[in-house]
Amino acid sequence: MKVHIAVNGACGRMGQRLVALAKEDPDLVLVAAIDAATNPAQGKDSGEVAGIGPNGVPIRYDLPLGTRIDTLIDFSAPSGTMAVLPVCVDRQIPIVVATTGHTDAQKAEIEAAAHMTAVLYAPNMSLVVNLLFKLVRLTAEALKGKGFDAEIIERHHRFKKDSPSGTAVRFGEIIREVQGGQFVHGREGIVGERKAEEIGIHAVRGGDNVGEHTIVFTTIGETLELVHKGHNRDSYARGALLAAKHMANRPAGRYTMNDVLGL
Ligand SMILES: NC(=O)C1=CN([C@@H]2O[C@H](COP(=O)(O)OP(=O)(O)OC[C@H]3O[C@@H](n4cnc5c(N)ncnc54)[C@H](OP(=O)(O)O)[C@@H]3O)[C@@H](O)[C@H]2O)C=CC1
Ligand SMILES: O=C(O)C1=N[C@H](C(=O)O)C[C@H](O)C1
Repeated sequence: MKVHIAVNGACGRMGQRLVALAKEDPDLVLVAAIDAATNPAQGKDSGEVAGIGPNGVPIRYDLPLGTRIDTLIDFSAPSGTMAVLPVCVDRQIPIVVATTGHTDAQKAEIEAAAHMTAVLYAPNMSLVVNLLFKLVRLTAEALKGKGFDAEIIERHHRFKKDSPSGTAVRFGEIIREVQGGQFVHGREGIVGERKAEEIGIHAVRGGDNVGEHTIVFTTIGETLELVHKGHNRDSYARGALLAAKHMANRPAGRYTMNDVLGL
């Protein structure tokens, strides 16, 4: 049986790729394409918006009643996540939250929703970024207490609204979980010598970069860099569609991309 998906943020850069790739997938059917009430594409055909020709699914600002939705995929904005989350809870719709930039309070609400419906919340849907999360943990464990400084550099397109990226924050959290330490977001002025416990996070913005993350472990005499570079957005979109299939019909709970990808 096909998995019925809804996409929140359907007019955006990611939403459009989800609409396009879902159409190519024989196991998926797009049943709702949602975007902000203020988006000028409201009412237009979501396939037309995505540049793939009409698909018969109009852009709307709420979840249709009486339509079967097996999973909702959210690539919108923090306010977009918080708008659909209670509806998913009420209707027991599994939700894949790929949006980044939530406040701590919003993150807590998303985590709490997992007691009531199935929730997968991940800052990056790419297979190899999720593998890199593991490699960074391994590296942090191996280098713990051996005098290495950890710094994270992320690069994204000029249109990105949140900073640092959710993925960079996750890399930082992994290092902090293993080694302890404190995040330092950029440096300016007479900041003094670098403290051993600092985990530097640096955001570069410009052009059309779909996402690069470099995790630097450096000491006196040598440097190790672990790097991921996205070539286009489809690695994120394909991961999210895999996640949607994985989440359909799941009971309430907190799921991860490791579950989806078998990592
Ligand atoms: N987890 C992952 O693998 C990835 C996560 N992301 C994250 O996904 C999010 C979207 O990225 P991207 O597609 O580049 O961003 P875009 O700005 O291109 O798209 C976001 C879309 O969501 C819409 N939107 C804004 N507010 C709401 C709302 N309240 N309800 C519904 N829709 C809303 C926007 O409409 P409008 O333009 O009218 O405001 C826009 O159409 C970001 O948080 C980004 O960091 C991105 C790539 C990969
Ligand atoms: O906004 C983006 O483009 C991306 N956002 C995600 C993040 O903030 O980590 C994932 C990816 O880097 C692309």
